Amino acid sequence: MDNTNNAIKTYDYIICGGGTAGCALASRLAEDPKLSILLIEAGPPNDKVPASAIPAAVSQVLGTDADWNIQSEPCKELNNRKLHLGRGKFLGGSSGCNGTLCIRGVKQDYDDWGVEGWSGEDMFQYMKKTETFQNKPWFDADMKSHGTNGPLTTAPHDPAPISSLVLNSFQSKGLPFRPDMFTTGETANGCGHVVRTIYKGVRTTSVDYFGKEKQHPNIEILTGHYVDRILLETGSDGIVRASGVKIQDAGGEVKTIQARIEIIMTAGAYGSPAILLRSGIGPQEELSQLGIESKVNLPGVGKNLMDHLVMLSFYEVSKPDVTNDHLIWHTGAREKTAQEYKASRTGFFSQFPFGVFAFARLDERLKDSEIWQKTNQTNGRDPMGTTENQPHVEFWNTECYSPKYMFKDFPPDGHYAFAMATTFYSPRSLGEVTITSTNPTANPRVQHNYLSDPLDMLIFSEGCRLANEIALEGVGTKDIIVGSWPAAHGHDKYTTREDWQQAIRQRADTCYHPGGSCKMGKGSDESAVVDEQLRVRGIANLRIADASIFPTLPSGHPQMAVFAVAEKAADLIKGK
Ligand SMILES: Cc1cc2nc3c(=O)[nH]c(=O)nc-3n(C[C@H](O)[C@H](O)[C@H](O)COP(=O)(O)OP(=O)(O)OC[C@H]3O[C@@H](n4cnc5c(N)ncnc54)[C@H](O)[C@@H]3O)c2cc1C
Repeated sequence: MDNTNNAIKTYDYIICGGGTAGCALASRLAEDPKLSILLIEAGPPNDKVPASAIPAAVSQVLGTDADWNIQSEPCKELNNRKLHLGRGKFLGGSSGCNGTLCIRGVKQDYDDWGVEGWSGEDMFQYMKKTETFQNKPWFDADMKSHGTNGPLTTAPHDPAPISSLVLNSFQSKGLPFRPDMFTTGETANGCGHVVRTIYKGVRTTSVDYFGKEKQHPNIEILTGHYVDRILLETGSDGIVRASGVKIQDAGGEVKTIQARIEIIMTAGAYGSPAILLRSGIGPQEELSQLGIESKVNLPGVGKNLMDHLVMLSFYEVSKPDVTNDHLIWHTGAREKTAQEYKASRTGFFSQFPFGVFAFARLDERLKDSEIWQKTNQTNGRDPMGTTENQPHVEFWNTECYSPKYMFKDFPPDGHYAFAMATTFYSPRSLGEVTITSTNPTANPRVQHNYLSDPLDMLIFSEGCRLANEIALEGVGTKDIIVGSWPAAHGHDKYTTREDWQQAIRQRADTCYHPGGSCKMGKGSDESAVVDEQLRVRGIANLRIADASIFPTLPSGHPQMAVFAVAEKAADLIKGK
């Protein structure tokens, strides 16, 4: 990607953040050849982060300079642990270092946003628009739900033997097999396969929107530049307008650039509110404490932050080679696997090592809970506020011991392990993004307040309990599980929610799904930062189009929803 752009000038549109949404939006706006677009990205071009193209090499991106390496504030309900909140810091953003999963949520999630033009049907159409799905002979895809003409190529994941066994366990524990349910968005209880943003062994990312040439004549891409703040002007009509941006490179050189038509923020759920706050757009009192002149008082900026937590519980299995540990952790395996990938883009590194997935509702299992019974239910919804069309939890298996870079107990030769993972949906605990400095290169302060609402802990611990039962009692896995891995974790002996609650406090981690920190809402919603057209309230010519605008988190993994936001933003800007 060309990064030589010394001739700073005025552009029609300036897009701040060259990540998942930013690249997609820039490319769609550039379809009008008369327009000029500047895309600004703090990190380097994606080809300077070669590991980002390799599906199973995320651990070589996270924790490096290509990651924002945000550390959360201490999480009270997680034994005051500080979590590492990884985010891609290069062209393509988090689409270049995520788990590649395309789990779109269910349509009801978006209907619940209650914002005109953003229904489940609308969002699923946009997700379809983003995709070119390449099927495989073994997969029973729901072709009417898939896109065939979009910039982002997706394909099904070839499951390892352990995944087929887990699929059997899911079904024997009451979760029916619906092969492509994570694309159709119509099932809250069942199991199936998950399509990935991987094609022929290479990760597909938002940079693919730029096509094979990776160039667009009317887009300039400025990497290695931080957006410091939005420049605002108040006209004689009293209207505050966004007119340009102040940017800074890593060496501290500052420039300003003007936008003729609009500025769009796509810096992500942590980055976009931080830029607004530095620009004097946010809660007035908070800004004055930081010595920032308040330009527009928007109390919702940085608030309403949500995320999904995940609990990975590993089990040792007795049967050799049903997991993929022999392809990566055992003696000499990594070298062989790396060679295979280099030679033919096949083998362990060509896939993301998560297997099969399930959604479940826990209504029956929660009936004995006092908190569940005592929480008010309104409009036919359960205490979490969900309908019967929305899952409470998601389960999946890893196909080997964790690919996550912070794990240490790699199985030695002759030992094999997989995890059952549990994620809970519709979190009620809200956090916030604030800033502690006006330095654009400084990370924001992120307080997630995970599990501060007791219902979240209830759902999460009950989900983990069910996942354990699926692993230990399900027909596919019950006869091959030796015990927990490492044995000292001892969760194969757990039976109660309380057992799981202490494990969650010790080991639960982020699923890397932050959203909601600049939420979209109706005019009557004072906490909304953008309206249904993604326009920042009280400021002309400024929109936001990334995960920060989610009013609530979809019950899925957010990348497809983020692509849909970018696609819809492009249509809104074009006046469609
Ligand atoms: C490790 C990991 C695993 C994940 N797994 C999955 C998964 O399997 N499936 C799924 O659906 N989702 C997954 N996600 C989440 C998903 O990738 C994100 O929700 C989505 O990519 C967010 O898109 P975005 O455009 O909002 O932000 P990003 O893609 O993060 O883009 C923001 C961009 O803005 C840039 N930026 C930020 N601040 C500034 C600034 N001041 N100046 C200039 N540039 C700036 C950043 O460098 C970045 O490029 C995962 C995320 C991570 C990190």
